[in-house]
Amino acid sequence: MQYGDLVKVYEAIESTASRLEMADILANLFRSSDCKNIRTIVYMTQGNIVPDFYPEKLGMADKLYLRALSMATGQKGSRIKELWDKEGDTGKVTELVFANKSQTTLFSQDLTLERVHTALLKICRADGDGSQDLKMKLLADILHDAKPNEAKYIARLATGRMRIGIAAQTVIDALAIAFATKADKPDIERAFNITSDLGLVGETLCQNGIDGVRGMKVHVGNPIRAMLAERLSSPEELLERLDGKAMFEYKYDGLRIQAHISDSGIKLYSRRLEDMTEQFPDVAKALREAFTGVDAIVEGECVPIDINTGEFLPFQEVSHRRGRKHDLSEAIEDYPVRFHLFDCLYFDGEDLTLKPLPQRRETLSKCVKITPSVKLSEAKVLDDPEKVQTFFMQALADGCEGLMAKSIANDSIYRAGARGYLWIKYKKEYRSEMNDTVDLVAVGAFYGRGKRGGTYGALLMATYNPDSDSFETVCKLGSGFSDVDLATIPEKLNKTKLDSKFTRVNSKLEADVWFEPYLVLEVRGAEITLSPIHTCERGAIRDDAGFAIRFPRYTGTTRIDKKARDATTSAEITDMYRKQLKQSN
Ligand SMILES: Nc1ncnc2c1ncn2[C@@H]1O[C@H](COP(=O)(O)OP(=O)(O)OP(=O)(O)O)[C@@H](O)[C@H]1O
Repeated sequence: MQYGDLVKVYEAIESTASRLEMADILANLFRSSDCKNIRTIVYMTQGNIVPDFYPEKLGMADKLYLRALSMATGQKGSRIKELWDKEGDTGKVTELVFANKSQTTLFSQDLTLERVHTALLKICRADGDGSQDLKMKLLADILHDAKPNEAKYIARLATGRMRIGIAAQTVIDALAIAFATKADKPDIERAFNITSDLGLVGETLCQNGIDGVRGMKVHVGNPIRAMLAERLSSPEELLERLDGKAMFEYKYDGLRIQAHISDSGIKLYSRRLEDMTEQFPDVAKALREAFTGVDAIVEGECVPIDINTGEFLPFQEVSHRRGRKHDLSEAIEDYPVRFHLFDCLYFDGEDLTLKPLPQRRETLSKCVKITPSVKLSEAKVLDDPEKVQTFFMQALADGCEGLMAKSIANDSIYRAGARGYLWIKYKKEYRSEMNDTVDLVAVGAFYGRGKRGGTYGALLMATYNPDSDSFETVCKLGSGFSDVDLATIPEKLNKTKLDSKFTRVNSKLEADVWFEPYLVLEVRGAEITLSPIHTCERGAIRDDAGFAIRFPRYTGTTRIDKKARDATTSAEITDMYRKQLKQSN
């Protein structure tokens, strides 16, 4: 097939705004194409050359592209740079340059679809020394033989900006029109949702018809498109929607990972189907140790942990792993993660996506042993709104965003790629952003681990409540300390060490060491949340909860000018909470 035939279809598609018409145009192309070309057409039409979850990504730097353009057309780099400075768009520059190019030379070769595809694949795979030159030559080679309109689309594809407005859904419509009927669309959709490879679905449909597509199976190594949740905002609504009884799980605030485990290795995919395996070798290793079967696809949330406090860290901490190849081991040590599994989609040869949740959960609990780094999501089957609310508060206290309520009915399948009411998120915000620092008193400490073995890993910090003349706990503080702080602060604290808790300290937590309230540290937090484990202004908003500061960091300032009773008061925390309270969502 000539690349030009595809380009003509793109031009037709871009000249219509009607989705139906787009699908018809594409369907005609599918019908008239050889089955072996369908995959490439599907990928390219969506601006790719492979399925999303493959490592090859288009997105050549504009400068490199422009050098290839100069090489292919013989036009001076300085002239091209001038056009680029004026237009700022590679597609437009390509059109202008090609308008001046002498007609295709005698030595030009056919520009087939396969040739364009192979060249782009090689460009994506080129790595290491000399790869920039190689990429440029490969691209110049196809541009050299391109007509102006073809060159424009090559430019867009190579630089990762295809954007002709064809969504996966339109391709599915077109495939149904070309090779099946409207009524078969759900089967085509399902095949895509369980394989994440629309090219493969198209090819199968062309070769083996709709029966071939119905026979497509969940496959270890092909990510399954994520099931998504709707949202509601009260335990009563959740229970009503889910037949009065449901499985409630902690909603962890981390990175969703789908793990594909087999003899040949473990692959980890993000919610957007990116391959995350290289960034989380520790997770792959932990899973391998915890896994009890032959092969499986499991899903869970990867959450960063503060090794000093044992509490979860902000989700952003995971991003320290991104893009790191060389100093990854340092990032793994500094930002360890824990994997909380919540679903099992495939286990030892059996596709579980069409089984109800209770069965999948049972398989999940059998297919892994619980270890310090691999755990199941906290889950309870509940039918009482009061109990749901208590579980919700407990989830917040443990640093989670709220709860996921999941249907346990017979039809509670894993609906790949769909958002619906089989899963419902409940994250009514009891959180408030913190704009100001607070001055907190150290009333206790917990022993450290790892790098902080032999000293304190975290301090138990409190506010002062003048009404009851007591110190009320508000967070565990383990971040923001320099090496010097780690040497000097314990020394200061140890001077006020007590045998047991100071009488005027109100704490539900049992510290390893207690101090007389004396040392006041300046602390910056991300937000204030309700918490059943801290005692700061307990009862102000809810009877069973006080306030906690989330993600506290020592600013480096010790308030030597303040005595313990000059610390931030509990009432001030209530004020800050009320002023900054986020809208419920
Ligand atoms: N126990 C759990 N079960 C299912 N998902 C969970 C669980 N804990 C955490 N999650 C995460 O919650 C996400 C859904 O909630 P949220 O709305 O916060 O995410 P989003 O990315 O903003 O929206 P969405 O995923 O619904 O488009 C899931 O994609 C998953 O990553």
